[in-house]
Amino acid sequence: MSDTTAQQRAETRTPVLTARNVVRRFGGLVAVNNVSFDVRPGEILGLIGPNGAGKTTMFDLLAGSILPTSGEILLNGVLVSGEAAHRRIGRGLGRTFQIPRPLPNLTLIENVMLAAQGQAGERLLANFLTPRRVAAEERAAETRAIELLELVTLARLAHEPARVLSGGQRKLLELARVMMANPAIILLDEPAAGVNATLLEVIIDRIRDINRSGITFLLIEHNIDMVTRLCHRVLVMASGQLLCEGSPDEVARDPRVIEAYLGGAA
Ligand SMILES: Nc1ncnc2c1ncn2[C@@H]1O[C@H](COP(=O)(O)OP(=O)(O)OP(=O)(O)O)[C@@H](O)[C@H]1O
Repeated sequence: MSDTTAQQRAETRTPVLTARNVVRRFGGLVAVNNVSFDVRPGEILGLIGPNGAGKTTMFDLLAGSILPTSGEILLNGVLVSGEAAHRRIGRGLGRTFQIPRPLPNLTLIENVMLAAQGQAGERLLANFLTPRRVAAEERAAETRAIELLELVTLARLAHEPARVLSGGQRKLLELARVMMANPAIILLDEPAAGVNATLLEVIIDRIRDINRSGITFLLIEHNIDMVTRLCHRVLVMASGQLLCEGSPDEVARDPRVIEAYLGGAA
């Protein structure tokens, strides 16, 4: 199938994530001001904009860390605006943070296994009632955690405590952790920030591989080179509003975007 056909098909399917007229106020400040967009199935969508544009607030709203003042958020066509973050994880929404904080004294594999969804072992009673099922599920979770550590090139450190990892390796671990819950969409908050050039290439390759396996991404990033290389489409926010959207080339040429960045830098 050609890229254009795939894109046309994605445009007609139910969006993975939708923001509809979303507003979020903090006292007198309107951090997100009437923002609407769709994230199409299978795409890598970038969210860029100068500092203070409202990008992180938008992520917090999509993930359910904060609730909108008004407007709607839909996950796979289901209204979730009033739902808590853990419920949205259960519906297939994964999120990474700008500064990942793994549990430093647990091993990498333990950190990844902790992110498994709906494991019977988490329910104390199940340990007594169905111990064999619990043991089988834990073995399956461990196998999956090892596969994911392999995917993010950290398998050789699987039994080391997470505190030994560099900032860039923590971002890779975070990607493995979020994958453990079988997400349909992953919100990535500045995956390139503070990462050295070599590891950045690994992160870009892994995101591409994971996307090709069918997982949709929404990505906040200040590294425009990464956005241009990875994203199929880009949204630009400025002063809480959606300024424009288009291909990476289109938004880079848009005078409104140049103006917003120059204004922000002034
Ligand atoms: N909890 C809060 N209370 C009050 N104001 C807030 C809060 N969170 C964010 N803001 C304000 O909302 C606006 C948008 O901030 P936000 O962090 O969403 O921007 P951003 O685009 O992610 O910026 P950056 O690229 O610097 O991370 C800013 O003016 C910020 O100071």
